[in-house]
Amino acid sequence: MTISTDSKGAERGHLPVNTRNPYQPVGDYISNISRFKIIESTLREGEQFANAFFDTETKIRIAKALDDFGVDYIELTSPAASEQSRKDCEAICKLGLKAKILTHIRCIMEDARIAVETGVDGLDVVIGTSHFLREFSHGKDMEYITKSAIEVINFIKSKGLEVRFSSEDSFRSDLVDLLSLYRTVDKIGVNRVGIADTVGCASPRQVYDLVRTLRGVVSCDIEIHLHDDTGCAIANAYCALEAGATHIDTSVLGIGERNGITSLGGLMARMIVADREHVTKKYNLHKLKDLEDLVAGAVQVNTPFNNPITGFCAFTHKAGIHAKAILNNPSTYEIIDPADFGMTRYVHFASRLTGWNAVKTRVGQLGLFMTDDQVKIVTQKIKALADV
Ligand SMILES: CC(=O)SCCNC(=O)CCNC(=O)[C@H](O)C(C)(C)COP(=O)(O)OP(=O)(O)OC[C@H]1O[C@@H](n2cnc3c(N)ncnc32)[C@H](O)[C@@H]1OP(=O)(O)O
Ligand SMILES: O=C(O)CCC(=O)C(=O)O
Ligand SMILES: [Mg+2]
Repeated sequence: MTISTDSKGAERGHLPVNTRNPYQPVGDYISNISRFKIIESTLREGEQFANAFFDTETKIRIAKALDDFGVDYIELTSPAASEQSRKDCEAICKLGLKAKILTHIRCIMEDARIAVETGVDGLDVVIGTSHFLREFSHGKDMEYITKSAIEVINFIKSKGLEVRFSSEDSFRSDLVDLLSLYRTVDKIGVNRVGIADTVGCASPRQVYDLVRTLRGVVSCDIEIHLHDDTGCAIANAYCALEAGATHIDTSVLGIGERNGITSLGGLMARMIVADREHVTKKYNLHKLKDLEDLVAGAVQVNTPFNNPITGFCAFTHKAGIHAKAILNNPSTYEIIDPADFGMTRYVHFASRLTGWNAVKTRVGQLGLFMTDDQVKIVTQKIKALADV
């Protein structure tokens, strides 16, 4: 059983919510972090999720919902993947969304030629650079990769489109090879370079180091794509921003290959703590839950119980010690205000872990009058019942 504490009730007589965010960074650190842009890849990386089989109508609904949420870019599956993928790409380009539309292609002219005709604003070009991918995927050496990157990028630029060039499996690639390739594509005027932790092997410190090093080598923007195999995708995204990355790849609920990538909601949770003003102004945070429900329904999964923000217990407080302090001032045990996302908090009172402060609040909410001594007796009764 729970006590619902709407934001008014919870904050009565206590600190207003907007005095939070003690972790707000300062100086260069914040200006860099605040400039981040989202490349939302639910309709590309997300379509690679094992249970994603989007039809055209679903893709359009998701694209519109992402646009309403306020993402900067929407990345779509390669039009070279299938005829329907190509048609869907064209259909989404025609929606006239505020977000820029990108599609994601291999670093070959064949894909680029198809993609530039779809109406997209830009292309995300990728090729694997680790020895795994060079040996077991495309089989090309660095010389060939550099040559085809130059050819494909120049072609896309000649069509007046935005172009990003990314290495796949960047963290298991040779650093000298990688930096030399990025320096080359930066010189020929790529809009962004991308780093990808394709297998989710990177730690936050490794992400920081690679992005920081790259920041000193290229002058264009830096995008990062982070898989979550070791549970670091959100932390790694934040570290990338600290190190100078400008664009973060996300998907709704993190869906993607294997267990996916940095989730849009998780990134919002992380970023609102870093820079609440920017995040609340730029993104339509109240739409997060609907957006997640839409995608969860489309791929037939439940939102995880511990999902940041929208997990069913993300703002539920149970133990008596927590409940008392939360009722006095929510900031005591919450770093994020649920109201920023249109969510509400709940305080449990019907368990053996409850305390008389939680019970007293519930009594008040029910419009009952009880003395403190009576509330304490009731509290002991609840505990005894819970112990049965
Ligand atoms: C890490 C990522 O998520 S990258 C993005 C992954 N996205 C996709 O794979 C999109 C969906 N893919 C598809 O529909 C298909 O794989 C296609 C249409 C792209 C290619 O299909 P096929 O020609 O049948 O090849 P297949 O999928 O078996 O193998 C991949 C091919 O791409 C080549 N390739 C792989 N990566 C790259 C790259 N980044 N740049 C250039 N070529 C590449 C491989 O060498 C291989 O070609 P080959 O068989 O001639 O040697
Ligand atoms: O294009 C990119 O940057 C990333 C491609 C990808 O999905 C990956 O490497 O996991
Ligand atoms: Mg990926």
